[in-house]
Amino acid sequence: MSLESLQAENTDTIVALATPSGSGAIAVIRLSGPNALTIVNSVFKGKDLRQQASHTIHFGTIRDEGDKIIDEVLVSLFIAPHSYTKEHVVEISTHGSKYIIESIIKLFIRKGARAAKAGEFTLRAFLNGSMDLSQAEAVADVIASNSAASHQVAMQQMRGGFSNELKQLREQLIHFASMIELELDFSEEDVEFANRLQLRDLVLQINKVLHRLIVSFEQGNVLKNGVPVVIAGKPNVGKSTLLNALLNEERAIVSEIAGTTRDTIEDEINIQGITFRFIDTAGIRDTFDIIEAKGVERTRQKMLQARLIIYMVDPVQDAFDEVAIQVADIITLQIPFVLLINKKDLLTATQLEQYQPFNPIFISAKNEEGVEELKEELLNQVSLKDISVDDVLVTNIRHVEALQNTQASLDKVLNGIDNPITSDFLALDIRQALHHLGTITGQVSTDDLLDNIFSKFCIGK
Ligand SMILES: Nc1nc2c(c(=O)[nH]1)N(C=O)[C@@H](CNc1ccc(C(=O)N[C@@H](CCC(=O)O)C(=O)O)cc1)CN2
Ligand SMILES: Nc1nc2c(ncn2[C@@H]2O[C@H](COP(=O)(O)OP(=O)(O)OP(=O)(O)O)[C@@H](O)[C@H]2O)c(=O)[nH]1
Repeated sequence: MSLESLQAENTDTIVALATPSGSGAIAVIRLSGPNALTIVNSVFKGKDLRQQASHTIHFGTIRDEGDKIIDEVLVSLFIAPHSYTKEHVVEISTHGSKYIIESIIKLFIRKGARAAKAGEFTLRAFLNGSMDLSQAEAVADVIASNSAASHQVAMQQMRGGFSNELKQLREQLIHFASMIELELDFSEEDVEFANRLQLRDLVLQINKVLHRLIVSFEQGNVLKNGVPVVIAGKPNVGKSTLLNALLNEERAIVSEIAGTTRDTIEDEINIQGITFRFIDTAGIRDTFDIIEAKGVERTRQKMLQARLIIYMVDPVQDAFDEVAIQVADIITLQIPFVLLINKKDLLTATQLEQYQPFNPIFISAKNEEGVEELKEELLNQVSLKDISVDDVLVTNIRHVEALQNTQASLDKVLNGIDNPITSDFLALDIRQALHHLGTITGQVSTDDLLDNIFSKFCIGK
């Protein structure tokens, strides 16, 4: 698909179901394109839709070629350019029967519409300038959001996020690139239109913004995708009981996937709007010595991939020295961990006291004691507390990579200023930075990139 063919396809009128497939109370079928109004009008009995104002709703019937009523419907009109896609958009609310939906969509296709591809409405919104690429990507994130945190970051990006800031900086950089390119035309005369000190300041300023955004990904990613937490510990220390205690309180079981090859259970819970994905590893037998053995390699891998490890100990089963060895082993993994001493109900205060140096949390999973403290600690560990709701966070790996590439090009620019290189090379490096920066907002894009992004959307979006 070339950009030209993208634009050409843009002249088609597309149709898709906008609501989930299956039956429901009401279904919404959406059309976008130059013929949306005439196509719907040709099968609609009611007011002449072509004479109606934008953003109005009309009651009537949809009839097939034999004048048979398929359904009583409501039709909403969005007259170009006042719509999501900036084209004519018509939405038909029908009774949510699969038969009705299918009949009406087929009717529209016979009347000249074509079935929309995944993400095609939003692709058009992007191509027609309603939103930039990072905002379009965020539309998919908004749809997928399943917690207050993932919703917040997606919504913020959809509404502009860092787009404007990046666009402004890019404009300023473009200015310098043109000035330097102008110098090339006067190369004989040794003039400098672009003040190197000002350029240097700008590059430093941009790098500062890039750095802030790149660093924000760690937290942005956590907010968007949840925090993977591995619960590890020997058999019978109380891992399942803990998981239940965490889940019961929240009643927020999102998924329960039993691992295929192993006994790995995953469950999500929501703590203060943040999703934590617990991965219960039923793997560590005997002691941690075995962690080097092949059999527990997978558990080790899981632990190494975790953002956080909850390491659980049963102090009745294991003596203090044994616990100390396990803690030492965990430390070597160099992953943040929380040490849980479970079954505190079975120990005296004096017995518990000796574990203090490890800075553990004492709990009784069975009696649901200490669970709140654990949640508090989990939130602390991902250090999300100091993020304000207005902070702009990067949540998309594609964006991070583009930001890093931009930074690398700008470092070359800085180098070129400090160790003067000829204007043509300097201009080249700036253009390279502009290119990478432009891929984020889509000011620079290729068909493959767009295809890659929008094909992951749902049909009808
Ligand atoms: N029924 C329905 N609900 C929806 C959408 C939709 O397309 N249809 N949306 C998307 O899928 C989202 C809303 N996005 C939209 C964005 C702009 C316009 C629109 O009509 N814009 C006009 C008028 C603006 C105004 O009156 O202020 C414009 O931009 O000119 C509509 C929906 C979520 N809900
Ligand atoms: N007294 C006491 N018993 C507990 C506590 N937590 C768990 N248990 C008991 O410890 C036993 C093991 O608990 P599980 O939750 O099945 O332990 P597990 O670590 O998931 O065990 P595996 O699934 O074999 O890895 C059960 O009999 C629990 O009732 C606690 O806080 N106090």
